[in-house]
Amino acid sequence: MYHRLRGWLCPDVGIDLGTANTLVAVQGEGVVVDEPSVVALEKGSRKVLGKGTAVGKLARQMLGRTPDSITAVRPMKDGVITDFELCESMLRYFLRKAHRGKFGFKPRVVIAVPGSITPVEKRAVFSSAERAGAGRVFLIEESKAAGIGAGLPISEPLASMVCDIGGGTTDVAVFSLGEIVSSQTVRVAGDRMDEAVVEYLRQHFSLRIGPQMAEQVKIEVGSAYPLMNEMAAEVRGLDTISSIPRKATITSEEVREALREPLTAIINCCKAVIERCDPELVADLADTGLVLTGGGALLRGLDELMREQLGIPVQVADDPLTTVARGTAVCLEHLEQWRDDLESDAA
Ligand SMILES: Nc1ncnc2c1ncn2[C@@H]1O[C@H](COP(=O)(O)OP(=O)(O)OP(=O)(O)O)[C@@H](O)[C@H]1O
Repeated sequence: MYHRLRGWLCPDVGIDLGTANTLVAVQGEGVVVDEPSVVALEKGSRKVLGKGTAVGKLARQMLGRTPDSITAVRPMKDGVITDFELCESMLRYFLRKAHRGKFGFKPRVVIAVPGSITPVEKRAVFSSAERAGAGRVFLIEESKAAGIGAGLPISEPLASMVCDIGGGTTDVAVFSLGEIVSSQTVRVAGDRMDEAVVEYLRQHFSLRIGPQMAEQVKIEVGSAYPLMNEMAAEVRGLDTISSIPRKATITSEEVREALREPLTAIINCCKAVIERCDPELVADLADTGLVLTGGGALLRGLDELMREQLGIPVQVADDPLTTVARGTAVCLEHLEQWRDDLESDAA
């Protein structure tokens, strides 16, 4: 009765605090906020524009295109907070947008974080969330939230595996009986793929492009495996020799070549996680396979490349960009039973 009343007065909140995107799920309502992790500031003052509302979609449009008086920044890098104060402003805005806590109650919040974060980085997450208006804060590993969100049978006596490729980190884990039995996080994911495209164009086309353009090219024509119909995209940037703006055409084969290094790092991470499993669990994985989540899972042909390289079935989760947030939402439904297994700020 108490829990039901509490849920009505002040629903619990789940957050996928991502390098590229932040998603907020509310108990009983699902994902209600899905916005880029970007904040726009008045240069010099560190004041968030629009009385604290130039956050998310609005701020992202300003990234790389701001006049001198405005700057748009991402407060997270490689899955961790790099600008504590801005992360707090961003979380405050998203929490207010998502939450309808009544009578001044502060919601309990479950936040998904990469498996590799240090105790100091965890402390930064706890403090940012609390200062932004959260009540009790619990942390869940991103890979576990991804496994739950993808509907994997993680509590069964059977191995299941997830590879969550976000903007800053790739989290890989194998689960059995509700526990993570083998896992690894690498700070190689979507952002590193964008950097690889920037570097390829600089080296092979003498063209300097920004990370937004690189991401656009990756999404438009990027692939991990040969395509039935190869594609091409137009890129615009600055000629590094003549210093004048210029256009060029890059093919999907060339983008694939550019992405080879970060993709190899991600596949090696999966191999290392499988190698550390007991033979019985490896035998299970040959049947159950691997589920890809996170925005990186949308790269064309990544499932085919991984199937070929890992020798196990590989599947892309439904709506991979929201899997972790949906996992935190499931967690909220079981918070009373699971709270002792989650790391909390009162520990
Ligand atoms: N169609 C697509 N093809 C390839 N990559 C994509 C596609 N759509 C989105 N992405 C990439 O997915 C990444 C964002 O994914 P996601 O929102 O899961 O990350 P995040 O949760 O913010 O990051 P992290 O978990 O590392 O903190 C970005 O790098 C984006 O470029």
